[in-house]
Amino acid sequence: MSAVLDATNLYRFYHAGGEETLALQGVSLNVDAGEMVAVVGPSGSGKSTLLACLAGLDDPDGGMVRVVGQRITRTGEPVRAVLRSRHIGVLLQGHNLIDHLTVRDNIVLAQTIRGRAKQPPAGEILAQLGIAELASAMPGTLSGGEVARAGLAVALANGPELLLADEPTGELDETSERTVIDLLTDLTGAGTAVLVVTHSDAVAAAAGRVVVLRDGRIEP
Ligand SMILES: Nc1ncnc2c1ncn2[C@@H]1O[C@H](COP(=O)(O)OP(=O)(O)OP(=O)(O)O)[C@@H](O)[C@H]1O
Repeated sequence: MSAVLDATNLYRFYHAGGEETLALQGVSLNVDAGEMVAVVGPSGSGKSTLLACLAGLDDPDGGMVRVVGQRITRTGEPVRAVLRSRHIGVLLQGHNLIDHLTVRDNIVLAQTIRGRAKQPPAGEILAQLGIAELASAMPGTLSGGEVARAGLAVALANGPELLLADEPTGELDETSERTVIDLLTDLTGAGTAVLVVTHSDAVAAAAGRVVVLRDGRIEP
């Protein structure tokens, strides 16, 4: 079985103010269907840069990323956008909800933009995340834990094979964090490949594999 996410020898350099930062220096990693991988490491070690390259939101200077067997690097934005919309759910830091739409309409909008033929009904996604009763709620009225789950619902709107999440429990209390961890575990149980960037020991403990990034390299 081929990996859902297959990244090989990624390099990313930033040039700013006459200085060069080597944000990624030869990073390779795979995530299989039904596997949860946690990426941990100190601030500035390259975690967000890595996630952006894996999601096709950024193009690395070297190396290759394949998602469901298709190359997402060096393809041009239209191809990357199609791969993202059909196969990847992305949950970035902060939350990915539009404030003036209800939770349900946020999901429906994400589905409309992504245009994948077979998408789970919004109500089904909300029920799966245990927030069916929040369908008509406005994001501004939700608690931190509810926002995290609603954000996850939007990331999962297209029924992706791969979920990439940056600090999904960043600002949550212990109870809400546990809820999100259980959701991620359920997703992997259903066959989704999950890669999560985290500073949380609890999230890392729930992952099948933990990858430590330091100065843009994976620690052996
Ligand atoms: N747009 C950019 N321009 C210049 N340097 C950047 C840019 N983005 C990131 N960097 C640098 O690249 C390195 C890796 O940054 P990155 O944000 O990927 O780290 P991180 O591990 O996600 O950090 P944190 O845990 O604080 O979010 C850092 O040295 C950072 O300063």
